[in-house]
Amino acid sequence: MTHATDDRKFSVLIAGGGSTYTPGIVLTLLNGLDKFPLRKLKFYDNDGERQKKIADAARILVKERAPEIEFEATTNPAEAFTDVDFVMAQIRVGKYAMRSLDEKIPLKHGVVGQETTGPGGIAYGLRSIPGVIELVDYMEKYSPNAWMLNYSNPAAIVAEATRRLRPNSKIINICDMPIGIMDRMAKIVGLKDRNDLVFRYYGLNHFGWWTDVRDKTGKDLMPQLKKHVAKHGYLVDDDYEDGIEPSWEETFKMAADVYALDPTTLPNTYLKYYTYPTQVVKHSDPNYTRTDEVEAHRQKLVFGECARIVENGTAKDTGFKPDDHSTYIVDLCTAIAYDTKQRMLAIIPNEGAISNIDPTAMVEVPCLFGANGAERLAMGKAATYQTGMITEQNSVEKLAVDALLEHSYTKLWQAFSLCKIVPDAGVAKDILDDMVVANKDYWPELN
Ligand SMILES: NC(=O)c1ccc[n+]([C@@H]2O[C@H](COP(=O)([O-])OP(=O)(O)OC[C@H]3O[C@@H](n4cnc5c(N)ncnc54)[C@H](O)[C@@H]3O)[C@@H](O)[C@H]2O)c1
Ligand SMILES: O=P(O)(O)OC[C@H]1O[C@H](O[C@H]2[C@H](O)[C@@H](O)[C@@H](O)O[C@@H]2CO)[C@H](O)[C@@H](O)[C@@H]1O
Ligand SMILES: [Mn+2]
Repeated sequence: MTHATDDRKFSVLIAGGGSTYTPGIVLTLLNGLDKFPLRKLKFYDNDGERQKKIADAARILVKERAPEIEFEATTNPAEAFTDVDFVMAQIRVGKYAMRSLDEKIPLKHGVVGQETTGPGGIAYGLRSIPGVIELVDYMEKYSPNAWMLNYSNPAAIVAEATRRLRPNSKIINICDMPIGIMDRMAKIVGLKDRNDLVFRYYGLNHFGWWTDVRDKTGKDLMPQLKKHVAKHGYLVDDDYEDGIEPSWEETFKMAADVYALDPTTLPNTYLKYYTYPTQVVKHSDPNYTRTDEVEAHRQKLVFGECARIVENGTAKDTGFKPDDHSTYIVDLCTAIAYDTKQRMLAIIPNEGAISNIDPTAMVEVPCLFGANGAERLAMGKAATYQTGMITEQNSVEKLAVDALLEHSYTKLWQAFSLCKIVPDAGVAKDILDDMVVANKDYWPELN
């Protein structure tokens, strides 16, 4: 990455300042000031108490490492969104309490319970869309020239909603999953990181395939990667040295089974939910799901470390580190700020990028990032298997957005029942009826 080429300094807002991912982003921003200089860093959240715990630690970090940067944490949209160049959005509408129900309700009916997949993902989508649209509107009101990079999940459904509801807004929906996997690919072939790879990838969010991976000399890395993935999935030696949570270990390992289904490509890990739902359900505990793990591990670690920093009054010895999630979003902002045309993935209207797929689908493909945002690259034709998978899932995502906009029970039932992981319309209805009750404070009344 090049160094900053002029004397501009940027103002960044993290929306969802109370997110467990916020400290990693702050660390990455502070480590990268030579490439992406800051004049202001602000946090915004609608839960001031949760955000304060992260913000009090971040304030110490900023004061120690870059006291010239103005730092502010607020729950006031006007204060937050005024004088901002980039918004990094990562909100979770309904927080972990609702994520837990997204996972547990389907499992109670014998169906995969997952944050962004199937009924759980759709339920989360209907909560998330109004929250993200509100952020976009605040940005356009108070800082109309700003860009928003949005991580808030379920990114596929949120992206379909922003395409329809705010087609001209400067929001780019993104995901760290293929990014994390490409860092793993780099390790497998002995390269430094994902930026050493030149790749072709296409699909929907959490639902895509690599068709080509090379190094910068043009050497084809697919044979070596396929050999590794067939045996170990995307697990790498570091996982055992650094320690990996059991559920992620399982997910990275299962890429071997997903790969076996189409050995011409390399798969995104979350395809496991669609291709092996029976096995996933068998390995799930309906009383202790991923949310319980996150609350016991990531949330506890992050909030514990923030409390320690605040108690000691210093962050000089902090264990917070940049990671793939934080480096990716900062790289994207840098590419837009300096018009670098760096090639990175985004979730973007298809418009021919995958030539035989609905032009209005929100697809995930490599783009060139520059001052005008993301310019998609053509990935050619999806193969027959991928065309079938994408076409069905694209309809599920579109029906979910239709249901929210039209307040339609039937469209939501169609979305649930069309979803590959739900066995039939009866089970879909049982899950939906439980979800309607659980989401009564978030969803509109459905007719
Ligand atoms: N796209 C990706 O690849 C990717 C990767 C990681 C995380 N995520 C997403 O990032 C988000 C944050 O994840 P987390 O686990 O850190 O969650 P978290 O619950 O720790 O943080 C989310 C924060 O959002 C706040 N919030 C909720 N609704 C809001 C609203 N309407 N306005 C302002 N703030 C609001 C909450 O108070 C909370 O502090 C989630 O949506 C998660 O799914 C996406
Ligand atoms: O279950 P969680 O909350 O730990 O994670 C759900 C998110 O999983 C993906 O992000 C991973 C990423 O793939 C991995 O490389 C590493 O960075 O950890 C991330 C999560 O901790 C996914 O892309 C997100 O959309 C999910 O929210
Ligand atoms: Mn993701």
